[in-house]
Amino acid sequence: MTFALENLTVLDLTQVMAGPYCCQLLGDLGADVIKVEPVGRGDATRQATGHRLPHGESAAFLAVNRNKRGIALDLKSEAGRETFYRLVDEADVVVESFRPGVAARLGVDYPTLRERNERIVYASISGFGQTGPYSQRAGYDLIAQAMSGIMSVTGDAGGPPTKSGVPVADLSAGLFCAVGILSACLSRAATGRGQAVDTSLYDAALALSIWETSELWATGRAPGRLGSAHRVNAPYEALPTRDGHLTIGANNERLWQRLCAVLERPELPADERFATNTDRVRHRVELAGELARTLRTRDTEEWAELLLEAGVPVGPIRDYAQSCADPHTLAREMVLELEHPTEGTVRSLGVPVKLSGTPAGVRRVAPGLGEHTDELLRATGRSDEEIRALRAEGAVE
Ligand SMILES: CC(C)(COP(=O)(O)OP(=O)(O)OC[C@H]1O[C@@H](n2cnc3c(N)ncnc32)[C@H](O)[C@@H]1OP(=O)(O)O)[C@@H](O)C(=O)NCCC(=O)NCCSC(=O)C(=O)O
Repeated sequence: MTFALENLTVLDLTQVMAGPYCCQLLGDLGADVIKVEPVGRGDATRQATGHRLPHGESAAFLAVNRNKRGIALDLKSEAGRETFYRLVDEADVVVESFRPGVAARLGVDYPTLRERNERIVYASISGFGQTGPYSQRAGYDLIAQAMSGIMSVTGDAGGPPTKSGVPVADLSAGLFCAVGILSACLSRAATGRGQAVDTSLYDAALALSIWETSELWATGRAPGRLGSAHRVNAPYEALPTRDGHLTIGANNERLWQRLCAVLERPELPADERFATNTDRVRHRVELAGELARTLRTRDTEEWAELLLEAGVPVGPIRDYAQSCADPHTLAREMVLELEHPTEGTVRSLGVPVKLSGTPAGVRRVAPGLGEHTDELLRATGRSDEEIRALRAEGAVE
C-alpha cells in the first residue's frame, strides 16, 4: 500500500472552501477524489474575483482542489444525474456543501443515494447543519465566526469585533467532516452500512470555543477580547521589544522562573501579585508592563536567542512571506512546488500530518473544468458515441 486512503473513492460535490478543503485532505492521504462540477461555470471559486496566476487560473481554486480528478455534469438533466448515479455505484463517499435543500432538488441527497448504494458514506457541510431553526440559511465563515461568538473574543480589548485572520470556521468544518467521514468508513467496515455525516460551519466554530465556553460556564460571564493574551495563563502574549514584538509563552512555574532569570528580574517571581499563575492572570496588564520594561532594552532577535537557549517557548511575529521562506518550513515540506500544465511551477502548502508508513503526498494539481470527464465516463461503461451524445445535449462537459 502506497497511500493510507488509496482504496477510497470520494465524489466531491462541494464548492468554495470548506468542502473542497475536506476532500483535498482525503486526496492528500491517497483517496481517489472526483470533483463533480456544474457544466459551464464549475465551482464558484474558479470564477470568483480573487488572485489570478499569470495565465488566468484562480489561485484560491488551485489551493483547495489538488489531488482530484474533475468531471462536469449537469445534475439538473436526467442524463447528467444518471451519470452521477453510476459514479455513486462505485464510490465510498459523497461530500456535498450545498445550501440545505439543494441536494434533494438535484436528486443527490442521502435517501436517494442510499437506495443505489447502501455502503455510501454521505457527508454534508452546511452553514448551520441539516436540522434546527437555522438549517435553511446559507452560510459563510464570517457569519459562523460572528454568530458562534468567535468575533466577540478576537481583537484588542476595547477594539471592534474582529474576524480571525484565517477562516477557522470553514477549515475546522472541513477537518471535522474528514474525521466524521473516516469514522463512518471504519464503522462501515464492521457493519457493511454507510451513514450520513452532518457538519456545519456554525457547529465547528462553536466547537473550537473551548476556553471561552469554559470561562462562561465557570464564571457566569461572557468572555471579552484580550488581544494576543491567553484567557487562563500568563505570561502568554505578544510583548513589545526594542524593534517589534516577541510572543512569549511562559505558562508554567518552571518556564516563568526561567523567563525572569533570563530577563534578570528575580524580584518578579517574589512579587505577590505574580506568585501563582492565577495571580499573574489577575494582574496580567501590570505583569505585561513589567516584562515590557525589560524587553524594550533589546531587539526581538536577541531576546529570542537568549530565551530559546533557556528553553522558554518564544517566537517573533512574522508575515507569510517570512514564514513560507523559513528553512524550517522547507525542511518540514510545508511549501511544495508543483508543475501546472498552463501556469508552470505553482506553490502549494504541504500536508501537516506526516504518516511514517504511507506518507501523504501531492500527485496532481487541481483539474481543469471537466478535465477527466471522458476517462470517468468510460470507466462507468459509456462508449465514445454515448459520450459524444451526452456532450452534445449539454449533460456533461
Ligand atoms: C456557499 C453558499 C452560501 C452558496 O450559495 P448559492 O450560491 O446560493 O449556492 P447553493 O449551494 O444554494 O446552490 C447552487 C446552485 O447550483 C446548482 N448546482 C450545483 N451543482 C450543480 C450541478 N452539477 N449541475 C446543475 N446544477 C448545479 C444547485 O442546484 C443550486 O441551484 P438551485 O437548485 O437552482 O437553487 C451555499 O452553498 C451554502 O450555504 N453552503 C454550505 C456552507 C458552505 O460551504 N459555505 C461556504 C464555505 S466557504 C467560505 O465561507 C469562505 O470561503 O469564506
